[in-house]
Amino acid sequence: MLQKNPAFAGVPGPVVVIVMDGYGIPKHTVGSAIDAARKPTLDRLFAQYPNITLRAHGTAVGMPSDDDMGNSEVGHNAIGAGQVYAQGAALVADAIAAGTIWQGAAWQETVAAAKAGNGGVLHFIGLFSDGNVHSHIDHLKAMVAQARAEGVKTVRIHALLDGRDVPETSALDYVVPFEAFLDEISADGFDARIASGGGRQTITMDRYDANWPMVARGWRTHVLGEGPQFANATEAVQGLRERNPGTIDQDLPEFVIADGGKPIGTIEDGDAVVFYNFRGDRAIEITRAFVEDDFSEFDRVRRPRVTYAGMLQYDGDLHLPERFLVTPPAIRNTSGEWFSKTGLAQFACSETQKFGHVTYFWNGNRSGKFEGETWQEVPSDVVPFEQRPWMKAAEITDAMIAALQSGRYKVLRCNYANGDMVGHTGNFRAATMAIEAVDLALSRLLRAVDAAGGVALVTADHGNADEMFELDKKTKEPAVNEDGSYKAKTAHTLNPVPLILYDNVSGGRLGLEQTGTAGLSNIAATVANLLGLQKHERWDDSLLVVK
Ligand SMILES: O=C(O)[C@@H](CO)OP(=O)(O)O
Ligand SMILES: [Mn+2]
Ligand SMILES: [Mn+2]
Repeated sequence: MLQKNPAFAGVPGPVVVIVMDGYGIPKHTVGSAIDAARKPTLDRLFAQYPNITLRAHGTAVGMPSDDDMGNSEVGHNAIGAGQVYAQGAALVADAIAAGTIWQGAAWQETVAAAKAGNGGVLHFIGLFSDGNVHSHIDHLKAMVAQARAEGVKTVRIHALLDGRDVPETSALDYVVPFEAFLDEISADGFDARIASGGGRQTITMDRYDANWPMVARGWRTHVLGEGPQFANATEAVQGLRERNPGTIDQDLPEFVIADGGKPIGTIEDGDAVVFYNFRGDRAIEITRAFVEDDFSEFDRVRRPRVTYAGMLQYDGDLHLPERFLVTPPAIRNTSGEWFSKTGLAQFACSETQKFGHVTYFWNGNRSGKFEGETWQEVPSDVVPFEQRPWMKAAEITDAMIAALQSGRYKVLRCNYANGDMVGHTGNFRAATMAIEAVDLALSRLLRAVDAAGGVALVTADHGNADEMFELDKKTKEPAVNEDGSYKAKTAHTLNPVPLILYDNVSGGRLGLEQTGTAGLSNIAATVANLLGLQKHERWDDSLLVVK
C-alpha cells in the first residue's frame, strides 16, 4: 500500500489524467496545427490554471539520445510507471554494440535453423527506416552482416516502408543504399536481397486488433509471395509511386520481388524469421499469425513451420513471442499496480488506436489488468483519419463522464488520439480540426470533473500536431517543395508537452513546480500526491506544490 501523505490529505474527488496524444508545445507558429486551431478551452486552461512543460523525448523517456523523438510506447510507459527505463531502442543498440545479442540462445537457434539442412533461409521482417520508434535499420544491417559471418547462406528482407517516423517520401533514402549494401556483401555463396514489402499503414503493422485485413495482406505478401512483382525494391518503390501518385510511403501498397515471375523470398517450412521491430504494439498481430497453432483472425492458407524470433518479447503476460533476441525492460512497480494495491478503483479509456496505450503501455507492456481496474475501449473508425479528424473524442468523453458520474473510480485516465493520428497524415487542415475536437471534448469532460469534486492533469505523451511541416536543416525555417507548398511532416516532434493542473477544489492551494528535469515520469507521483498519498520509492518526484 502507498502511505498517506502527511503534507496533503488529497482532493475530495477523483484524479483524472488526460493524455492528448501528439500535443507538443510548438516552437514556431508556422506549421503548428495547434496554433492554427480554435481552442478556447485549452487557451483558458493555459491562462488560468497552473501549468508547466514536461520533457517527453530522448533520454528523459529512456531513448538512446536526445536526438530521438518521443513516442507513445516510451511516453505511456513513463507516465504509467513513474520511472524511466532504458527502452527497446537503447537496449538493442547496446546489445549489438556489446555483441551480447549474438551469444543469446534466441539468435543462436535462429541461425542454426537457417543453416540446418540445405537452403534454409533467414528472413527479416520489420520497419525499414532509422526512425527508432519501432525499429532501426542499423540493427537490421548488423544482423545481416552477422548472419553472413556465421555461415547463413540466404537472407531475405521484408521491408515495411515508413514515411511516418521519417519524412513522408523518404523510402528510397533507405532502400537504395541498403540494396547496394546487400549487393556488396552478396558474394562467396552468400545471397541477401529485399524480397517483399509495402507501406506500414497498408500491410502487417496493424495494432490492437484494429484492422486484421491489413495483417492478412502482409502475410500474403511476405509468406505467400502474392502481390505486384518488381525486379528489386528500388524499382518497386518507384513503380508503386508512379501507379499511385501522391501516395506517401506509409500508405503505398504491397510489392513482391520476383525473378522470372517467381517470388524470391516466400517463407517456407524450415526457414527462420526474425521480426526486427523492438516495439510491441504493431508487432503482436503478425507474431501471433506466425506462432499460434489455433489461429482464426484470417485464413493463413499455408502456415510454414519456422523458427520465429522477435527482437524483443512484445507481451510479457502472454509470452509473445517465446523466442526473443533482447530482453525487454522489466517495468515494475507501475502506478496502476500500486494504486491497485492501495485499493483504489481505476478506469482507463481510449479508442482502439490508443487503447493499448492507456492499458498495456501504461501498465508496463502487460496485457493483464490489475485488481480494481476497468478498461473501456471505444472502437476506432477504420478510415484514413484525415477524413474523420474528430475520431472518437466525443465517445471517449461520454465514457469518461459516465465513469465519473458512477462515483466508482478514484483514478481515471484517457487518451485522445486526434493530435497524433491525424498529425501522422500530414494533412494540416485536418490536424487543426483534430485539436479543435479535443478542445471541445475537454470542455465537456472538465465539467464532469468539477461535478465529481475532482481534479485533472491535462498532458500529452509527445508532440506531433505542433509541427506539421518539415524544417529546412540549414535555415530551420519550414522547407518548401518545388511547387512552393510546404513539405508536410508526419512524424512526432522533439518538443516538450504541457502539464496543466485543472483544479477548482483546493481554493488555489495547489500548484505545479517547473523543475529543470520535469518529465513524463513525474506524473505518477504527482497523481499520488493529489490523492493524498506518498509516491512509491521508485517513482520520480512529484511536481505538486501545496501552499
Ligand atoms: O503510429 C505509430 O506506431 C507511432 C509512430 O510510429 O505513433 P505512436 O507512438 O504515437 O503510437
Ligand atoms: Mn502517442
Ligand atoms: Mn504517433
